[in-house]
Amino acid sequence: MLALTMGDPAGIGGEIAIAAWRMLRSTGPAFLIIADPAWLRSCAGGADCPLAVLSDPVEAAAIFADALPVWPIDLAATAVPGRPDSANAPAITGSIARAVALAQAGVVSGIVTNPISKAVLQAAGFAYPGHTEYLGALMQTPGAEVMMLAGPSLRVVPVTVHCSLRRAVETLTTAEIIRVTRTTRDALVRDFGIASPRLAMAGLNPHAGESGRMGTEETSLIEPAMRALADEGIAVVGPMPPDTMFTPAARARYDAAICMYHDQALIPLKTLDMERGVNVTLGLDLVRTSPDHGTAFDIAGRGIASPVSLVEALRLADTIARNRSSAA
Ligand SMILES: NC(=O)c1ccc[n+]([C@@H]2O[C@H](COP(=O)([O-])OP(=O)(O)OC[C@H]3O[C@@H](n4cnc5c(N)ncnc54)[C@H](O)[C@@H]3O)[C@@H](O)[C@H]2O)c1
Ligand SMILES: N[C@H](C(=O)O)[C@H](O)COP(=O)(O)O
Repeated sequence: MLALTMGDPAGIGGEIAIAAWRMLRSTGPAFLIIADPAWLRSCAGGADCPLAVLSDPVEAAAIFADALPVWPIDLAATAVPGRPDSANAPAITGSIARAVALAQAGVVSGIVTNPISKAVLQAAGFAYPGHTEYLGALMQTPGAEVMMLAGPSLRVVPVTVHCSLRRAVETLTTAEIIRVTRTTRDALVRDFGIASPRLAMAGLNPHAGESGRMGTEETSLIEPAMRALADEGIAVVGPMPPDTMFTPAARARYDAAICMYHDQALIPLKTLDMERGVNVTLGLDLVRTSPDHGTAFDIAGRGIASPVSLVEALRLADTIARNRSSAA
């Protein structure tokens, strides 16, 4: 059993949850959603979707084949598709906190998060850049979290995440490159079942610095990290020129690319296959995945949102939970 969070109720989270339940009800993996039942009924496809409002989340497994199990949480304001309201911020973050509590209690084997709007939550006082950092704090291991995006033909892991490009360059350190790479290697073994992961390291600058003529971070930050990793027995290829490391031939030679900043990692991943990409949080004592897309306020309520990334996120969370449990 997995727990799915509500996400921003003005986005597509409700309609894709309903569509995902229809696709998975007979095969699994089973999930419950922590959301307002009245809101779910109002979402596209919700009027004819059977809901089972739970009085105890442990009831969800027995119900899943016949109805979408809902662990109720109340919205403060009626949700309007495409028009987010920060009055609903406590329910949005409350849904995430309750999913984590269910995982910590062993009621669910992992959590899957529907998309949130960082701007809407932060306007209401939310102190975190995104789920990834919030989950690190909820698990009481802030700074241990690492964000991976995994697709059918590429896995990417940015070292700097939710910050401006200027700040990414200013805050990139050898220590962070080492931490993120180590965590990625461990997750590829434990969570993805890859016995000997092959890792590629991106440069930061054009041509990976062109021997110092187009930037020096490769020699001052990235290569020292690679040497330290090699001393630990973690071999990494690079620093690779970022413009050619995502070609089909290059991708065939590694299991994950360590990237220096958010868009260096996420542009190739989402361009190659946004519909099947999954966001995975590594480094925590918690299984968490998410669809790779956002709230899609522009199409919310129209019944045209694809549930495929959410279905892939549910399947990957289930796989990781099983891999962790068999390794334990
Ligand atoms: N995991 C998360 O919580 C998460 C991830 C990414 C973005 N966001 C948030 O989402 C908000 C909107 O971000 P954005 O506009 O950059 O990205 P987005 O992914 O919401 O939308 C980008 C484009 O893709 C389309 N799209 C997205 N998901 C789709 C789906 N399932 N089916 C069909 N079309 C889909 C949208 O309609 C839009 O045209 C931002 O506030 C951002 O913070 C949240
Ligand atoms: N950085 C992610 C993306 O652009 O797809 C996204 O914002 C999700 O981040 P969290 O999972 O930390 O909310």
